[in-house]
Amino acid sequence: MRKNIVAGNWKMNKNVIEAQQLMLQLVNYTKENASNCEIWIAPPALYLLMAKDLFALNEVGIFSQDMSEYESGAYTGEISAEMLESIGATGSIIGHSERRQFHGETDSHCNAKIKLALEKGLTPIYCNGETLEQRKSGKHLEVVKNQTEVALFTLSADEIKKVVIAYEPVWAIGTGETASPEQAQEIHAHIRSLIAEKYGKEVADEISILYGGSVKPDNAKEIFSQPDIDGGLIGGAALKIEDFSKIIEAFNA
Ligand SMILES: O=C(CO)COP(=O)(O)O
Repeated sequence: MRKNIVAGNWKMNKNVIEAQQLMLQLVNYTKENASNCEIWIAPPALYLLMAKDLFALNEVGIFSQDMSEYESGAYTGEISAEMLESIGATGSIIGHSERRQFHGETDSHCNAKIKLALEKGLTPIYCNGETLEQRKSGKHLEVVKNQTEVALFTLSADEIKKVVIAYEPVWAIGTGETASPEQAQEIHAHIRSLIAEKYGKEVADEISILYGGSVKPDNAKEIFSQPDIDGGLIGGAALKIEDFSKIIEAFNA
């Protein structure tokens, strides 16, 4: 079901004490403040169990930053969908551009991961987005189309409805440079129309599409107010409760 979501991707930040501190700040924040969006966090995998404990009484979704495309067995360093299910995780980020850039992940890998996640009842946050060169050469719509088709279009209508998409232009991640609300809206509407063409408008309208890339307290409201933008996947600004909470509040009237 389409909903407004603010998700924090902590990436490879914070030692265990710092992670616990930020989680406790968010526990307190969510106890004291009602919000108009779902709040999700993706801490490093090492801290997922701690997150499950600390947020046991809060409605905060707990996500891994990646998961394996394999079911189980001799895959050193990997975390499976089944393991995530077994600790009660909500889902996993899949296909983040940093996984693509540094770990050779492709949309075919993403497709396999998304299917496994769905089989285990996990919510995949599927990330896509173009590089600066691709945007400069005017290929951004085509790149995102191709990514979306390869990663998602083998799914059934019922399956794709359970996927959350995060459009994250690579050139806007961690650079302080944000896509303008209009640039982001253009791609979000494009993704939704591709899904509508393939699965019908009703299905497309049920899917939450988040924007990621230098979302900050001072630009969140304008970005989230675009008709096809249903929230954000937040990197740097998710690491401080003051910033993350202000972004959550961008959904307040
Ligand atoms: O990659 C991101 C979230 O997954 C965005 O990171 P920044 O918000 O730090 O640009």
